[in-house]
Amino acid sequence: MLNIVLKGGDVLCADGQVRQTDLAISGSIIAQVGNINETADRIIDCRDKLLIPGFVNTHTHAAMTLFRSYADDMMLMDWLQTKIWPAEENLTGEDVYWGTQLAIAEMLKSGTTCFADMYFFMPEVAKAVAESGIRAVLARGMAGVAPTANQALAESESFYKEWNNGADGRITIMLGPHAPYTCPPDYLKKVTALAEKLKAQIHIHLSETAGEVAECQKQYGKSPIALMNELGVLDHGVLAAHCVHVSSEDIAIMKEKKVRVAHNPGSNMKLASGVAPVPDMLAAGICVGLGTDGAASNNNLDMLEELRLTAMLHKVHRLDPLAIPANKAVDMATCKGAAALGLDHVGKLEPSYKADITILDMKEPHWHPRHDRLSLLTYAANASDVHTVIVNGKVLLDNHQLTTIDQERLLAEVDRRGLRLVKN
Ligand SMILES: N[C@@H](CCSC[C@H]1O[C@@H](n2cnc3c(=O)[nH]cnc32)[C@H](O)[C@@H]1O)C(=O)O
Ligand SMILES: [Zn+2]
Repeated sequence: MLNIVLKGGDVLCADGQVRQTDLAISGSIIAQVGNINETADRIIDCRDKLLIPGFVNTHTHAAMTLFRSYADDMMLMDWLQTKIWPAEENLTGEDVYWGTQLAIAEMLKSGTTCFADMYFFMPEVAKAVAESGIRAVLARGMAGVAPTANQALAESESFYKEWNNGADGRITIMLGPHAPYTCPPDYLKKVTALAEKLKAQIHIHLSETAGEVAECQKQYGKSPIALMNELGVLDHGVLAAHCVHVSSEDIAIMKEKKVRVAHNPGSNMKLASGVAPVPDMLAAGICVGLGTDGAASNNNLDMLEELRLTAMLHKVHRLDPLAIPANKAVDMATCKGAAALGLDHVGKLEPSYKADITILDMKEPHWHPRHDRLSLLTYAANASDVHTVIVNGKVLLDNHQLTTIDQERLLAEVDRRGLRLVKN
């Protein structure tokens, strides 16, 4: 017998068209899309609702929710060096667990079913992912210039061995060298050797600011992308966050090495990093997904916002309203995001794909009239429209209520911990 049938919703199908039809879930998998008469353990009435593949947040630092609104309106380096890194010194494993649960609660409530995280105390992050039921690609952030450099390598290896393919296959582990400016070449060589040994992929911040690129040129005579290529980092399947300041030569290297990009328009705008040449990267055939970055530089984890910013920012930047149309932006927020994380059978509402599904209520005034549902999703929807969220075949948000997280307890914990962290 089928586990769940989603009845009569408007379904964003794998060919990019929206059709009114049914969708059946068996175990963790989408069993059927089409007219379904079979009975099931649970039937959910989806009339007046839009079913899309769950959003994939390709770059965040989940537990940084604890620093939301602590340090705003600063330059990246100043923000990291004077505010964020000192406050992160005070973090405990338990703080990271609760901060990650806060992030997961917020992501589920805004329709995200999978996220890529780079942080520390990662076994605590994995525990939060395992308990909550969400899907995630996790990396222990490593900074070669920090006193923790060697410990971070050892932790990455044990984390990979313990958690890769863990929690019913919902967790994938990558290696997370933080950035070229915190990881010198000899350290990156150690990281690539470990990637080779484990057959693990790499999640890294690249070419986020003009200052980073200029400093790299001065020190090594090449761009961060060219330097990573020379060091062999790009040979291991790379998820590169930001790529704001990339040249056409960089884009050619990225294309050749199949680098996947996490585009974070909200963070790039707030930290005034710049505008990534996303239309050029897409035209070159590079896989670009969307991300929120950490909540301290955004300041929320709402992928509907990143979707809208992506569709708007490149239009105004190029003075071209055709730059990134709504349907392309939706594809980046879902299917391309899953591909950017190297996930197989995630990101499409199609039989044999993972049942990771976001269901939005279309009853509010801003969903009427309905000329084009993907346009409504991109330009008019908001997180409070997210009604039900399913990950790996399990209902994690049921009629706006979290089923695996006690929200009241969670908010009490994070308020207490957040305030303690920034006390000197
Ligand atoms: N320093 C840590 C590992 C770094 S984890 C990832 C780091 O990325 C930092 N981070 C957050 N947002 C950004 C960003 O936009 N650019 C660069 N770094 C960021 C974040 O504060 C965190 O310190 C250790 O060795 O223990
Ligand atoms: Zn980041």
